[in-house]
This record gives sequence, C-alpha cells and structure tokens, in this order.
Amino acid sequence: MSKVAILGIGLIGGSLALCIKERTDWVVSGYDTSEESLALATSAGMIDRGYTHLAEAIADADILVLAVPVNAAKELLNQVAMLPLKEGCIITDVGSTKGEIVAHARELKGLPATFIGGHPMAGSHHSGVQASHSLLFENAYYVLTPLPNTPLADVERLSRLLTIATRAKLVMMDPRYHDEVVGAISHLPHIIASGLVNQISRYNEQNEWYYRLAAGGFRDLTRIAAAHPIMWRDILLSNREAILPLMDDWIAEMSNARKAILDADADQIESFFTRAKISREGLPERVQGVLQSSYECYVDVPDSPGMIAGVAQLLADEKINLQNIGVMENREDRAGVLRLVFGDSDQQQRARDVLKRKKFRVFDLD
Ligand SMILES: NC(=O)c1ccc[n+]([C@@H]2O[C@H](COP(=O)([O-])OP(=O)(O)OC[C@H]3O[C@@H](n4cnc5c(N)ncnc54)[C@H](O)[C@@H]3O)[C@@H](O)[C@H]2O)c1
Ligand SMILES: O=C(O)C(=O)C[C@]1(C(=O)O)C=C[C@@H](O)C=C1
Repeated sequence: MSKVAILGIGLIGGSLALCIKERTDWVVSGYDTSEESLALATSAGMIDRGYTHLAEAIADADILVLAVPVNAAKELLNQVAMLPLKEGCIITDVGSTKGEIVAHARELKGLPATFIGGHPMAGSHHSGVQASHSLLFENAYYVLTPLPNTPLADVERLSRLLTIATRAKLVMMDPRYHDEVVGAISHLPHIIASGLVNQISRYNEQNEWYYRLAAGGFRDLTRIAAAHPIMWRDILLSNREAILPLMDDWIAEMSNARKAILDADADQIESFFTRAKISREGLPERVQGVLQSSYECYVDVPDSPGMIAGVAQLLADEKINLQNIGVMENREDRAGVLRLVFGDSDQQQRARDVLKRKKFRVFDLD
C-alpha cells in the first residue's frame, strides 16, 4: 500500500489529505505541531493517523508533502534531510513561492529524495484544518516546478497522484517564472487589499460610519485581507525580488489615475475604467465543482475557538462518520455555518438528531 505523509494539516494540507483519502487508496499520515488540528483531522477521517513526531510520520512514506508557511517549509526540509527516508521517496511542497524552496532543496546536502516544487492555485482567506475541503482544487491550476535534471518517472508519479486526487489541471513551470506571475496575480493583490483596509480602518477609528457603510465594493475587494498574517509575511519576504518592481508599477498606475483626476481628464478616466472592464470580463472562469453528495447538512455555530472540533467530537462520540467538514466560504451572510457531509442517509439523520438534541440549529440548503 502506498503512503503519503502530509506535513502541516492546515487549509491546504487538510484539503489535500481529504482529496487523497476520498479518491485514492493511499494511506495518509499527518504531521503537525498542533495536536488539535491532528485530532480534528483524525476524527473527521481526513488522515489515517496523526503524529507530532516527524520521524514517525514520514517513516515508509513514498511521498512527503510540505504544507506549512514557506519559511517553516525550509526548516522542515532541513529536519527531513536528517531522517531516514524510504528509497525512491519524492518530496513536494505547496508553498506560494517556488524560487526559494527549490534553490534550498537543491543546495541541501544529503537529501536522499527527489524534490519537486508544487503550488496549487486555489485557497482561501480562511486557514486551518477546519476550513479544508475536498473540492478546493477542482479545475484549478496546480503548478509543478521540476528542474531540468529531475527524473521524469518521479514527475509522472507525483503528477498521477495529484491529478487523480485533486482534479486540478497540472502545469509545469520554471520556479522563477512562477514567482513573477504569481507575484502579480496573488501577492500584489494581497498587499493592495491589506493596504486599503489599513487605510480605511484609520479613518474608521475617527468615525465609525466608514465600516458601517462599507458595502459590496469594499467587501469584495478586501476579502483576502483577512488571510493569515504569518503565511503572508513569509510569502512577501520570500518573493521580494519579484514583488518590489510590481509595487513600483502599481504606484505608477495609481499616479496616472491620480493625474487624470487632478486634470479632470474625462477621456483618461473613462479609458482607465474601460480598459479594466474589458480585461476583467476576459478573465477565464474557473468552474469549481459542487460536492456530489445528498447526505449533507448545515449547522450554525458560534464563532468561538474549538467549536468546530467540538462538533466533530460530538459526532465521533456517537460513532457517526464525517466524510467532510468545512466552514462555508465567501458567504459573508452565513459566517459561522458548518457544512457536514456524510456517507449515507442514516449517518446524516443520526447527526441531525444528535446536533438538534444539543440545541444546534441544523438546516439544509435550498
Ligand atoms: N491559504 C491559501 O490560500 C494557500 C493557497 C495555496 C498555497 N498555500 C500555501 O500553503 C502552505 C500552507 O498554507 P495554509 O493556508 O494551509 O496554512 P494553515 O495555517 O491553514 O496551515 C498550516 C499548518 O501547518 C502547521 N505548521 C506550521 N508550522 C509547522 C511546523 N514547523 N511543523 C509542523 N506543522 C507546522 C500549522 O499548525 C497548521 O496546521 C503555505 O506555504 C502557503 O503559502 C496557501
Ligand atoms: O482565494 C483566496 O483567498 C486566495 O487568496 C488564494 C490564493 C490567491 O491569491 O489566489 C492565495 C495564495 C495562494 O498561494 C494561491 C491562491
């Protein structure tokens, strides 16, 4: 039986674990410094076994996936390099930058494994295992950055697992090229969104009407400002070379827009919006699948720490198997809603009864 060890069971590691468990017969072991995340992932059946001890998690694994913030990934790789690995082992990662980790792996002495950088182009402003779900990567691009001397058979073995499990579209790219493109379409937007929120929050400290009146425009543009600060700190530090010129370009773009407004240049202002509208409408759509399960229910939960783990534990105590648990995303109006998926109608009904007995509001979506 083949085994994959996922190191870091958060949003991305947890989602990958779910994908692999749901669509392949690989054994999945999980490693994390957070015992709570491991307990949740184990009770939800996302991993076969959880470990806080690295050597145990990776023993006999055919593939290791580093799914921690990009700076922690380098340190984790150093630790892995000092441990015994199965012959033929492949190591990959899911980090948002590729140049640094690929160079680090290449220069690392004594790594008896093939390293292939990876980056699924899907995610969320939520983090942690409780936000993971098995359709996160469906139809998204998944970038792999093998170096020219990487054995083709290893690239194929990793690609096969990822394609079947994630249903993403795999593409091969040079790591530096990846960092330039992703710097523009992901890293720069996160800087802009957070800068905008910081600016408006300063105004709001003087006058609370700023937040109260904030409607779709501000909310749509700034959703990603709620993302994890440590993850984003690491990404910006890791991709400085690509990000600094992109920020210069952004400042120039804003200066041009400012000048058009200062000059009351109606043509320039209209052209600014027309070019953007045409480009935005030309952006290819990504059709993310909906989970093909009729055995699901939704639960309102208070937004308090440990609540999600509490619901999973409640069901585990009643021997009810959860196939998937996730926080509803991109639905500001339904914050605090958990989506629970079961394997059959009996488990679904028993879960509804247990949760209702505990005074949770349980409902179906129409
Ligand atoms: N969030 C996204 O939208 C997204 C999308 C694609 C790729 N990524 C990349 O995926 C990686 C993981 O991001 P995430 O969103 O899953 O983060 P996350 O915070 O949801 O999960 C990270 C997990 O790693 C664990 N962890 C942290 N340091 C560790 C260490 N040294 N040893 C063991 N466990 C450790 C944490 O406890 C946590 O469970 C990052 O490198 C990020 O750049 C994120
Ligand atoms: O959808 C989101 O919330 C994301 O931020 C996902 C997103 C992105 O910028 O598109 C964030 C980081 C990744 O490395 C890949 C995807």
